[in-house]
Amino acid sequence: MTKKRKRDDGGSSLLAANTDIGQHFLRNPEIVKGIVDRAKVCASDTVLEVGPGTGNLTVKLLEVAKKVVAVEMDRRMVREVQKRVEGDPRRHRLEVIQGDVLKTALPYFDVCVANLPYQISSAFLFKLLAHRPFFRSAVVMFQEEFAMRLSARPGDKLYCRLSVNTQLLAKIQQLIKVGRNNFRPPPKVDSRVVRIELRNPPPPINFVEWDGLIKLAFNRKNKLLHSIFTTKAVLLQLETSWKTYAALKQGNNCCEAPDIKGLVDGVLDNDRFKGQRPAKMDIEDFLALLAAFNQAGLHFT
Ligand SMILES: C[S@@+](CC[C@H](N)C(=O)[O-])C[C@H]1O[C@@H](n2cnc3c(N)ncnc32)[C@H](O)[C@@H]1O
Repeated sequence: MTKKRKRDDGGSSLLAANTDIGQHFLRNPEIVKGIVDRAKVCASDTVLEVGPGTGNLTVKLLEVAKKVVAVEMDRRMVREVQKRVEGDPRRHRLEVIQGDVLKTALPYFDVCVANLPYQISSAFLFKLLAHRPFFRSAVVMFQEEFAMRLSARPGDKLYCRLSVNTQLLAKIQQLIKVGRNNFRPPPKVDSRVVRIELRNPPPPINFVEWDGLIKLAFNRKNKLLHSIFTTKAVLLQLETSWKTYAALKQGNNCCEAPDIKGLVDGVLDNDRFKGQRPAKMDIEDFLALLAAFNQAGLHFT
């Protein structure tokens, strides 16, 4: 095997992959090129790369970006990626931060590119979705099922809390399916690369309260919910509130976004609904709730 082939295969063969922290290195240069092409990096862009590993994506990103800031947890990989760009005239455009990306304040970036360690998929995704100022887009590789959940629509088997919350905050586009044999060592499942673009402006809600409602709605085993969550009443309240909010916003009157938790608590406390035969909140009811949000101007597509 030639020296170059070793590099394409994930860097120095002396470095053992630590799969406990998601080390599965891309060994197919075509996939590396496909990811970098789809990231649509401009010559003036700063790219945030999460988990550069042995630098397979990093060296290609340096060919197209003004700057690459890479965050890598494993000190061995930090040394490896730095060694890999030694002698490269573009090495001054690479900054490697050693640390856990979940505990690191994200630097300024225009585009994020990551073959993400799967253990941190959800935590990093929501860190990204909460990141301001706006970045242009993120092109990220996830486990296949996780990626499909991100863009699942009502009625799909994979539609879940993750789908609703992600689509509330971002637009998701499925890009490339990547079979497990494109990695060294191969993971147990296939992967997919997706594009993530933040919605701008972000929806005017308190995300923690919203997520509380979505969590209740998807937790179908929650007896308490089934017995007290009178769907139609909540629906009506929320719809009215969103319509009022949308109308005030259109008229440029400053208005606070509706307090979702307050609304739900208000409905549950309301004497009018006490003792009423409980309505079951099943997935159909929940979809009706989402449809009401759509009608009231909060869109999920
Ligand atoms: C799937 S590998 C990708 C390596 C390389 N980008 C590639 O495509 O060949 C994930 C990388 O993320 C690193 N990593 C794991 N957890 C991390 C964390 N919490 N913060 C930063 N890097 C992490 C691993 O050490 C590993 O290098």
